[in-house]
Amino acid sequence: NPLKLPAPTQQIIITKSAISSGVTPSSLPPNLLVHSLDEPYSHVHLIVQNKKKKFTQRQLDELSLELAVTLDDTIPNDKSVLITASNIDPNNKPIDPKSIIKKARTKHLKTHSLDTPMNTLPWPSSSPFSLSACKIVEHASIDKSPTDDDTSEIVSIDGLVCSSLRSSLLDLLSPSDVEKREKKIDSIFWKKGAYDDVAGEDGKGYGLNDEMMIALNSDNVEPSAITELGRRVKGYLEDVNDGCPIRLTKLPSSVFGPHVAPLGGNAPTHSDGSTFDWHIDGDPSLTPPGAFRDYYGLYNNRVGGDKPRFVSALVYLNEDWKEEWEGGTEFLDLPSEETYKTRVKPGRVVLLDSDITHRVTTPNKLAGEDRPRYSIVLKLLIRKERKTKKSEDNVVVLARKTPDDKYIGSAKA
Ligand SMILES: O=C(O)CCC(=O)C(=O)O
Ligand SMILES: [Fe+2]
Repeated sequence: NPLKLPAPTQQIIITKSAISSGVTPSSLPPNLLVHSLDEPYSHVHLIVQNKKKKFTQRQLDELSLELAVTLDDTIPNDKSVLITASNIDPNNKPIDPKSIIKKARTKHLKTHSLDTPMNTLPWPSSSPFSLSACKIVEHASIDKSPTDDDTSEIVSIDGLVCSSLRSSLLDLLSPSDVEKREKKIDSIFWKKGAYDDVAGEDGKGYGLNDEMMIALNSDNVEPSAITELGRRVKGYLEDVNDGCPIRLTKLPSSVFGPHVAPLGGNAPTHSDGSTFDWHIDGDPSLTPPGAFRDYYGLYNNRVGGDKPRFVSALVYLNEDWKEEWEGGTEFLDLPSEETYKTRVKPGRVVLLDSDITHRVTTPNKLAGEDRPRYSIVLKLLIRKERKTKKSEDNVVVLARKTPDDKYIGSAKA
């Protein structure tokens, strides 16, 4: 039997609660005392008092749930509330809501794997990787905010994924004959119509079948090539962020639900025609209600600090690719409708803000009707592990600025 949220006259008395700024005291039931904390999220902590007994953790959780339901109508839609409860201290010691909240937040992060770092065990490969072999091919800014300087970014990098890592990554999408897979999709691993660029809608292109997706996304046995890809992206980012440690977290299922996995594969062919839709990979200002939003709230992708940047790492995986075959990834500057396209090269990595509107393009006729252009996508949440005083320095940068940088559409201004 769930506990009912008590009226003030009942034997359980809610003596105190804490809630962040952002939810106005008047929107809460009158039997709660509101304590405003300067925290970036909304949190209510109940301190309950029962004259006869202490509540078990389970009962406290149920009480929190009850309150969550009660508060649902009173909290503005864009706010999420984390609710916790504890017994009043029997010795009447003052309770410090800040420390209770801190503990609850840490537990919440862990329970939902919101900030779990990617594995960084070195790859048992013969070819060691060195950042000095990396070359930034192109760095583009796109989609500038009309109110501030915030723009999304796209960086193409060569040399980060060497040829042995490239082929190991392709093995995860098509562990078949190395020569055959370059020319034609192996329908043992790929299913026509399984490509869903818009979550929940089947596309017409090839997508990995369910077993392949499960193996690719397994955390228990993370494929070592994925670990190595993460390790190299981390090394690259730490380098361009002046040595600041960067935390990489694979997009947890608690952000968009289990149907949006952190890893996916693509294999567009010329015969697919123009079947690929514009989409975004993720945006923290558009997360659905759930554990992620409860913790971070809704926010702009590049606010930095503790709030991770949603970034996708895309790698082109063919062993052979001629530039004139095209098949790059296309990006859309929404305000101007100008587009930008990356160029495909074996092992090229494209880091992109996940909130940019983009789509797969198919290779042209020169590639042949059925030659697939493979890519793997790793969706990440990235943040700095160390804070600096200037808040703009708390945003992870994807590349240093150079005079060669490209500015697309609204980003030109
Ligand atoms: O392979 C590409 O060009 C882009 C893939 C993509 O956007 C995705 O898988 O989300
Ligand atoms: Fe995408």
